[in-house]
Amino acid sequence: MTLQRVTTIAKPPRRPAESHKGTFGRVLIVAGSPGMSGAAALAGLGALRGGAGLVYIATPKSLLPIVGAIEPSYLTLPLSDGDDGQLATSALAEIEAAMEGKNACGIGPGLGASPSVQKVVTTLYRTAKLPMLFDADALNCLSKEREILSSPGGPRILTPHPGEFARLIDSDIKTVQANREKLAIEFAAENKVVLVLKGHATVVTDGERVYTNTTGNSGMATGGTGDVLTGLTTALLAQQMPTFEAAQLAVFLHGRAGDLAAEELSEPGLIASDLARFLGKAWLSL
Ligand SMILES: NC(=O)C1=CN([C@@H]2O[C@H](COP(=O)(O)OP(=O)(O)OC[C@H]3O[C@@H](n4cnc5c(N)ncnc54)[C@H](O)[C@@H]3O)[C@@H](O)[C@H]2O)[C@@H](O)CC1
Ligand SMILES: Nc1ncnc2c1ncn2[C@@H]1O[C@H](COP(=O)(O)OP(=O)(O)O)[C@@H](O)[C@H]1O
Ligand SMILES: [Mg+2]
Repeated sequence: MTLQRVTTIAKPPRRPAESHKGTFGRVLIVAGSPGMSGAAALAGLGALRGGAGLVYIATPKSLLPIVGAIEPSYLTLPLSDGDDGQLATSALAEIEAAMEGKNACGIGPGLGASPSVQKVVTTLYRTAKLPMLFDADALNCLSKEREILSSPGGPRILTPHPGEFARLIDSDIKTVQANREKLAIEFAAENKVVLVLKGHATVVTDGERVYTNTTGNSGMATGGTGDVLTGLTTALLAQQMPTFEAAQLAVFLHGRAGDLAAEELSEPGLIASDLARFLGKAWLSL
């Protein structure tokens, strides 16, 4: 099969004048654990600024007041948690119920990787029909059960940074960075997923097409920027964009937001929540 190099950015979802919040998709974010409530909030902010009609953050119930207090524009759903504050196994059925009526789900930022989180994440990967994005701790869970990677239950986007990708393919960061495009394409083709290998010049591929991102800067090397990308990409999925196109547009917009933010705030002065705020200007720049 010949590899197609994509250089044009996918068309954003249409915004018809006669529309309402139901038009632009319902996003479910599953994220957070004690000490990482910010990851859930940043993903929620990314989804809101990605144009989603409604954003729901499902998070361990002890975190609900914290996550809810960060931003009033998203909704929160409590999930059963264990003594460690991470998801309990019973959260699986709660997430499955929450998926009803949603258009896409992003899972992973700040979730932790306890055995019960592992069970929840791997079951959803295999069985959920909804388009899903797996990031951060959800990827670490998948790394422990590599045999299921090639059996996704529905459309899937995986968004590892080089450290997470090295765990996924049982390699090391040096090898990953020396062979970014090749390893990303092989992984996507083998598992029939879209792989977003993050970092400078993020690679987006479905195994047949590959896009190398041109936006972004080292100001984005700060905690939480990937969580914003999780929300943004899931919002585009929820607006009916196909997986490759959603990932490509999200990566481009996310980097553009970083560039516009750095113009005003400097690279060192940029923090993850700025990315969400500058997504508005990034949309305007398309
Ligand atoms: N505010 C919050 O609550 C935040 C929570 N976070 C969560 O913290 C948990 C741990 O995630 P981390 O990603 O920090 O930890 P990891 O241990 O998975 O990865 C960090 C390491 O990966 C390597 N790496 C990452 N990007 C690289 C690149 N571009 N090139 C080369 N090496 C690279 C580096 O060795 C780096 O130290 C996750 O659940 C994550 O979602 C983070 O997202 C930060 C913000
Ligand atoms: N030097 C850089 N140039 C461009 N983009 C970068 C750079 N460093 C990080 N990024 C981007 O910032 C995001 C970091 O994501 P991630 O590593 O998951 O962070 P976190 O888990 O802290 O949210 C990715 O989208 C990545 O591509
Ligand atoms: Mg991350």
